[in-house]
Amino acid sequence: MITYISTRGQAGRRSFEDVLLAGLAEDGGLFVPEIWPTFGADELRAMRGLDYPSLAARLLAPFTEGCFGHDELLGLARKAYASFDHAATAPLRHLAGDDWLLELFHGPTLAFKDFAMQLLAVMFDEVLSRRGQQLTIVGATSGDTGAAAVHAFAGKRQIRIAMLHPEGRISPVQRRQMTTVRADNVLNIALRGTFDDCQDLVKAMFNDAAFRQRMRLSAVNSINWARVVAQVVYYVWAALRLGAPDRPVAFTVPTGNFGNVYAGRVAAAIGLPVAKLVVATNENDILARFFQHRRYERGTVVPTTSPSMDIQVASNFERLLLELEGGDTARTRARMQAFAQSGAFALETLGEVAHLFAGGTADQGTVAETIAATLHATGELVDPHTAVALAVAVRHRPLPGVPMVSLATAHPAKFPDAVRAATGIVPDLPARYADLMTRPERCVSLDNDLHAVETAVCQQFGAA
Ligand SMILES: Cc1ncc(COP(=O)(O)O)c(C=O)c1O
Ligand SMILES: N[C@@H](CCOP(=O)(O)O)C(=O)O
Repeated sequence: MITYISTRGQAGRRSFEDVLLAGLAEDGGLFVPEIWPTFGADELRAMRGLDYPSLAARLLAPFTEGCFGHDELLGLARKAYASFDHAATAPLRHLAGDDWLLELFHGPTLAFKDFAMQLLAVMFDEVLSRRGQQLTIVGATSGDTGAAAVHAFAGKRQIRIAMLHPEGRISPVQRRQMTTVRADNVLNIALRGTFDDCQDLVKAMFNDAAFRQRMRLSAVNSINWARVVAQVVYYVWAALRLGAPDRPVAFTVPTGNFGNVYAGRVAAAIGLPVAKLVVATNENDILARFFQHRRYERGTVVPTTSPSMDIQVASNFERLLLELEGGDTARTRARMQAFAQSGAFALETLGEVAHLFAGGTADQGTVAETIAATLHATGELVDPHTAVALAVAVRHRPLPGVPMVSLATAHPAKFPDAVRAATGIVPDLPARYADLMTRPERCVSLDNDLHAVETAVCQQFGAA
């Protein structure tokens, strides 16, 4: 059975069930599996005909062993993906030549986050029912994680959820997808700060041992391993359709918190032939700079037309850092502690993953041009995050014949202002959101202050 350790090495060996419920490790690190399960070429070939939930169950089985049996997992995956409004769940569109688009926005809240969040919600339900427990999810969002989480957990008896977003820095559609949900187990907090401030506060709540215990905290950001592993599935899904394992496939991933592209790294680690993972950022380019120059250096957050990626400190980078440090948790811990003080470090080499990753940036002007050019050339109306990926992908095409899949992470209707400015078209929201902009909102506005946030969470929910 696969066991999990913390990137900082001080949380012991843990089961999937522990990791699912804990979210962040008690030593402040992130959980990772001690070993990678691997799928051979024959096993991957045999997965080609599976539908999306069956593929998810096959791939997740070794990671979740001891918590869910295969049939149980399949049942949960069927339930999770039943609410997606495209028969293919994650349709793959051909753009031109070797260029493809993987549409990940057909879930209930129109962004790729629904893939993991819908599955997490049914997993939490199952495990908490078995244990007869309640818990409190605290999360940080630059728009899409929060919408997906609030939708997935609203009204659940055993879960309360407090979601922090940076006030005025997410799109009105994203905000309203959270704040118009009427459920007593949901608390929306608009924080006077950036997404990085929200994420720091979430980690600070976890590091406050008394609060963590009293509220029984859990996480659904991609600091939770279950989020990452659920996102591995669509990489395999897309690659199998393009000839894997008999042909390598490259991916360009619009990146902020490094969860999505790190799931691509996991897909490669478990046996998928991945030719390249291109890390595409907007002007908040700490990750692109790292893969270009091996220097990780925090900058100031700049607001852009792709607000969900307005992030400087990417939490999942710590998982890759452990690999780059040769699996040495003490060095990883020291590196992260030093980074918290100095805001920068440099590595001599990227070792074995050097050939896998590349990084690139697209600024807002390029994003607008790409949205317009993509519409003109292919008829596809893409959102600004997807456009970041498409703009960067053209600079990193691998060898001819190797498909390049750009991940379409959100529906264009979530960002109507940027799409209209680029094309003159206002994309329609699906009918279920027809009255979204007139529904009443529920949200509290708070300073960037741990005590204020913890007090608001306690007042709303009481102890768990
Ligand atoms: C639409 C969209 N694209 C891309 C990203 C970046 O993904 P990640 O944070 O996993 O790097 C996000 C936020 O996470 C997002 O909401
Ligand atoms: N862009 C994200 C930021 C949080 O990312 P996560 O994958 O760690 O949950 C968002 O939309 O909230």
